[in-house]
Amino acid sequence: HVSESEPLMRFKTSVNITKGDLNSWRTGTDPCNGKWFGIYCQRGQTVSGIHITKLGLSGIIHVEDLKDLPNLRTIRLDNNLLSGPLPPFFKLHGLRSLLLSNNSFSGEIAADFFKDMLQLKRVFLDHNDFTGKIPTSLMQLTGLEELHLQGNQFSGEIPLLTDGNKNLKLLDLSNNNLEGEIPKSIAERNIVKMNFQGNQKLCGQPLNIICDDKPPALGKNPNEVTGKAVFMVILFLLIFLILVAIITRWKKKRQPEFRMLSKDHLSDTESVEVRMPDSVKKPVEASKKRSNADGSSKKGSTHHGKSGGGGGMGDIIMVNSEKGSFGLPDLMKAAAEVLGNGSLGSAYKAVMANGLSVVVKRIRDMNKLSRDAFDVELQRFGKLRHPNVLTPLAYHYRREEKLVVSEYMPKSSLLYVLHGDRGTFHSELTWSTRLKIIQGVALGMQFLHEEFASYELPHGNLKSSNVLLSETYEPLVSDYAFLPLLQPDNASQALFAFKSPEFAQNQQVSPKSDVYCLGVILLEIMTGKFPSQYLNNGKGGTDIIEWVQSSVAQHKEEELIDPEISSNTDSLQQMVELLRIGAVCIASNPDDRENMKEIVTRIERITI
Ligand SMILES: Nc1ncnc2c1ncn2[C@@H]1O[C@H](COP(=O)(O)OP(=O)(O)OP(=O)(O)O)[C@@H](O)[C@H]1O
Repeated sequence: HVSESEPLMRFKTSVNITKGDLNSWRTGTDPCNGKWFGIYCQRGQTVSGIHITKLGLSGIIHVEDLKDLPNLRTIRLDNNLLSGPLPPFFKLHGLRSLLLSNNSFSGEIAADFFKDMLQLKRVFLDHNDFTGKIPTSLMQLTGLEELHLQGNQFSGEIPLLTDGNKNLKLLDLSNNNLEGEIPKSIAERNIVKMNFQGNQKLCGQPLNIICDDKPPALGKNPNEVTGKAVFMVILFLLIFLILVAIITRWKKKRQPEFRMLSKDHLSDTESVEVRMPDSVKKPVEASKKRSNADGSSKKGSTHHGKSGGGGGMGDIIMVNSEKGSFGLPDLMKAAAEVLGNGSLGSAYKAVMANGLSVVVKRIRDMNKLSRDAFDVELQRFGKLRHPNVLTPLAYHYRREEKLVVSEYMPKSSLLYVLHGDRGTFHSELTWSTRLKIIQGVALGMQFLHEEFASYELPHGNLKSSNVLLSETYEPLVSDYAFLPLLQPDNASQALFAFKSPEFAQNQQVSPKSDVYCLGVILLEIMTGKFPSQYLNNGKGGTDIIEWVQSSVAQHKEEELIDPEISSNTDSLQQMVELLRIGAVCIASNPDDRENMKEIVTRIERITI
């Protein structure tokens, strides 16, 4: 694939760089040899991504050149100095992600600009100077998942979102000059995060601003019009109430006690079938009978069930029955709640009647393995037993998405406890609790490194949202060893280990990348700061790496300690030692990091 170096070299010569360089791009060498800065490759063979951020990039992007990279999926040129109209990226029909945040692009974007970019999933045009209307073709993309247009000067009304789009999870249109009513096609859609703030003339339900009624038709008596309107409203209300009453009675007849776990919550097209808990067999017998009577009595899957013969119903395969095996009726009766939407998919909590609360994690695009191979991996996860590792309970396999079910942890994640609601939990994070969490995470990681010693990344996605806390603040590491399950492109987008310096510099990851992630968590806990490294746009949070490296180099470790624990003067020495261990973990060169075992031994030695 040396031939792919040519379009990239042409790209290089057409742009200017003021902070850094692209000297690692050399004519005649393979862009996938791991040495080309900012070049990502699919299976190490063909260029799939260009990530050039924060290099003071300006000049002209000749999109024609990039057309010669047939597998290019991601263009990431955010935080640069690019300006002028949006280059004709519409020529790249295979693009999945276009990230151009924080540049100075300007002017209007043609309404049909995106009409041929049918693969687009993530569009970041935020914090530029775009004007004119939001292109209608953008809202017509059925695969669009994330759209950031905030901080521009887009005006006019928001175009309708196509009904065909079932994937939009994040929509940020804040701080523009948009006006009129937010279309119902958007307001009523189940979009996990929406932001419309900072648009003076925008109204509608998501903003809690009622749109002014249109004035009554000319020539008509306003009283007459109002009277008619009131009559119509009452009529509609009556019809609506009657319909609701009929539907409720009908539903009660069919499913006397089911509170359906909304299909949407688990899968777009299928329900999920699972088994009854052994531990609650007796009380559950009754519910089994009830479900038989309802005609919804499909048998639970066996441990090794494959397609399950469920007539379109997928199986839940139990991989760990320590908490009992649960059944479809249990999940159906459970109250469901969205917990969040991470880089791999979304998570829901379901509290079952027997008291067991589970988290159903819906993971998109985990398509690397066949059903059998996936089963082998998950069965293996299900056998893991360590006090600091969360063992999944069950999974569900469909081609398009996978569900992984785990026990719900009452205190939620370390991320939430550290940065979420400071009032409630943060004050409980005393020095001794923090040390216990760090040591627990370290032991969990050591266990995973032993269990998955042959894996390129034994964990791969260690970050504070994947450290869950028990009632007593015992940490449990979750979402581990996913790399073999993911397509390389998805892995490098979704897993935190791919944010390590070695991946940015030469597209390589190793078990030492997990050590880097452990360092970030350790430093996050000790400083109490949210690491900007967790964010994709680098905006917000604290650049914990830079801060720690410079403070440690100047022997000013104490200034790093979260003021909420630094008053604990008896332990300052131990805290400083921990920070130094963290600094070793985040060394830019993986060879300068100790391995997991050595790091854990050092962390274990710290006592209060
Ligand atoms: N077993 C669990 N118990 C309690 N809360 C959980 C559990 N699993 C996940 N959560 C919560 O749900 C949120 C969303 O989880 P999810 O794993 O989908 O996203 P993430 O960790 O932010 O990103 P990623 O997809 O990269 O793992 C987490 O921040 C966490 O607070």
